[in-house]
Amino acid sequence: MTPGARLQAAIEILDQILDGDAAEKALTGWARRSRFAGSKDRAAVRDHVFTSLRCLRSHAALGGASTGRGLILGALREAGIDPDTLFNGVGYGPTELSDDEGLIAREPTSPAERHDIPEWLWPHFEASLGEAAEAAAGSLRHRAPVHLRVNARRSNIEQAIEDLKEEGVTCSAHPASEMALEVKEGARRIRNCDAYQTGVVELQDAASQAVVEILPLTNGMRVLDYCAGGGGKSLAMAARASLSLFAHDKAPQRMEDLPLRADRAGVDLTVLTTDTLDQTEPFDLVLCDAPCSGSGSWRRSPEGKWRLSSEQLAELQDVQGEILDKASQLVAPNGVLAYVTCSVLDGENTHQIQQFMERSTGWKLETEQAWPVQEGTDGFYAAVLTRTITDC
Ligand SMILES: C[S@@+](CC[C@H](N)C(=O)[O-])C[C@H]1O[C@@H](n2cnc3c(N)ncnc32)[C@H](O)[C@@H]1O
Repeated sequence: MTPGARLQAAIEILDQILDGDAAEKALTGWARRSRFAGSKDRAAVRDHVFTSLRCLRSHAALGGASTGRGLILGALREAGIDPDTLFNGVGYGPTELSDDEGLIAREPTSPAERHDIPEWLWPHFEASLGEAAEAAAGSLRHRAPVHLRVNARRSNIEQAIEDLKEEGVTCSAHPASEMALEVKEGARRIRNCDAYQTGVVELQDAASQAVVEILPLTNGMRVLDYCAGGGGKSLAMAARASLSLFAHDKAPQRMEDLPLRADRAGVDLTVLTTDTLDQTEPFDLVLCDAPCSGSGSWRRSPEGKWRLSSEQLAELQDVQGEILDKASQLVAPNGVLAYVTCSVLDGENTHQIQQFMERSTGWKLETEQAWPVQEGTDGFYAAVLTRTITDC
């Protein structure tokens, strides 16, 4: 495909997404219909689409329209590329610009538009991040790096770097966590590598790994991952100590692949349904990796940034409070309750913990830490509390 044809494909896919389709669905549908597209074409089209989704507001302003065509035009203008060189109808590329398209383009105006954050959310974003708000929003406009976690049960950092290099994946250690690698080259090969297929490495953001590092895990503990989802944190916890590990999620289908992943990583764990929790408690540590806005990881899932409404954020905050209340009842005397989100918003982080402490007795806040999105990781928050009452 010519560069112009790739842009035209992105324009059509973006129009479908703007009409309500999920990005992955629109991309898969296009790939199925476009057998002529090679892997490099598919990767380039995907990059164009995701760049547009990350920079939806500013590119729509620069391109003069909230359409696929407007977004791609805006992206070219931001990159300093003369649109006429690609919008010329050559080689299945976008048709020439009309006079109107040149006229209605403008620079983004408000800070929220400039930084590609929904207008209603910008005050929350700024209140939570203060002076770091612009830098964080700026990071969310760019593609996320690819991070791996080296599974201490299977290998070590040096060996994993060497093994991956032999398979064409170049990595270096990431400072955010002791077992984290940043992939410098060959990211698209990872899933086919032996190191991945034999559980030596897992794909996981470095801050997501760092969160697990601050948990006081020791051999023999009974640990519950209360919001286990795909089990990324379960597996990371299992790599740190020999645990009796239990995984639970309100939506059990989200844990479907977990037994297979655990097997690959050499981890024993028990999946629990909600109605068996009562018979299995108490636990020495309960981790709540709570559902959240995902604002710390919007580089990876940029659609979430635009689909979140203030009502949904309020609902999420209610659910987070309920999860803390329920999960805290499963913690043994002197045990640990850990609360984690991949959000940078205070309402989902510090405020949740403050409110939990105000309505509950017998808890001590031991540690609270936030990982800012602009330091090469996703944005994360973690709080570790201990149950000070010794008798339930
Ligand atoms: C942030 S994701 C978990 C990601 C996972 N821990 C990981 O590291 O891969 C949050 C999970 O919480 C689950 N969830 C939502 N509401 C819940 C509730 N009330 N109780 C337990 N789990 C819930 C969701 O189904 C989702 O899988």
